Amino acid sequence: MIIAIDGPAASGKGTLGKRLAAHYGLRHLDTGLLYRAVAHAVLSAGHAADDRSRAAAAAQALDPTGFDEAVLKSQAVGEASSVVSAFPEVRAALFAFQQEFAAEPPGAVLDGRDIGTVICPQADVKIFVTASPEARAHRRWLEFSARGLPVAEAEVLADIRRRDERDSGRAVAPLKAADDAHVLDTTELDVEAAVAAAIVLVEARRSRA
Ligand SMILES: Nc1ncnc2c1ncn2[C@@H]1O[C@H](COP(=O)(O)OP(=O)(O)O)[C@@H](O)[C@H]1O
Ligand SMILES: Nc1ccn([C@@H]2O[C@H](COP(=O)(O)OP(=O)(O)O)[C@@H](O)[C@H]2O)c(=O)n1
Repeated sequence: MIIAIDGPAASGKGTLGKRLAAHYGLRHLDTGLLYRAVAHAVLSAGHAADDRSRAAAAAQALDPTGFDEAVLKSQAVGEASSVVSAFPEVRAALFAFQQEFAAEPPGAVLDGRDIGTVICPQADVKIFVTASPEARAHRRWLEFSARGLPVAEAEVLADIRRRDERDSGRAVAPLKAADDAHVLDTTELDVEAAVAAAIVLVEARRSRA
C-alpha cells in the first residue's frame, strides 16, 4: 500500500506520515528533508539558495541517507528549500529516489507537496493535510521554542505564508491537492484526532479494494 500525504508548511504531514507508517507497518519518507538537504548543501558551501546550477549539482550529488534533522529543520534552511525546490533540475534529480522508495514492498507513506500529483499518482490513498496559517505557525513556533530556538511567532507565520505562496505558485509540481485526494483540515484537531481521522480514510479505501 502507498499512502501519499501532501499539504502546506507545518500542517502536520510528517507527524501523520510517521504515525500511519507505524500503524500499517510501512516505511516512511519525509520528502521535505531531501529539498532541505539540497538547500543546506548550497548554503553551507557559501552559495545563495537561488544559485540554480549549484542547487542542481547539490541535488545530483545528494546522499539521501542519514540526514541531520536538527540542522535541516531550521527556519533558514526551510526558506532556502522552497527556493531550490522550484528549480526543475533539482526536482528531476530527486525524482527516481522517491519513486523507488515508494515502489519497494510492502509499500510506504511519503509526505511532501507533490506526492499525490507527481511522485505517486497511483497511490492507494491520498491525503491533503491542511490547517489555518495561524494554527500552523503556532505549532511550528512551539516546536522551535521546545528546541530552544528563539524566534517570534509573527516571523514564523510570515515565513510559512511566503513559502506556501512560492510552493503553490511555481511552474513545476506546485503544492496542490490531487483531484482524488481527501482534504483533512486539522485546525481544530489535535494529533490523536488527526491520526484517527486519517486511519478512517485509509480504512474506507481498503474496504473498497
Ligand atoms: N493536529 C495537530 N495538532 C497540534 N499539533 C500538531 C498537529 N499535527 C502536528 N502537530 C505539531 O505541529 C508541528 C508541525 O508538524 P509536522 O508534522 O512537522 O508538520 P509538517 O511535516 O507538515 O511540516 C510539530 O511540532 C507537530 O508535533
Ligand atoms: N515533495 C516536496 C517536499 C518539499 N518541498 C519543498 O521543500 C520545502 C520544505 O518542505 P518540508 O516538508 O520540510 O516543510 P515543512 O512543511 O516541514 O515546513 C517546502 O517548502 C517545499 O518548497 C517540495 O517542493 N516538494
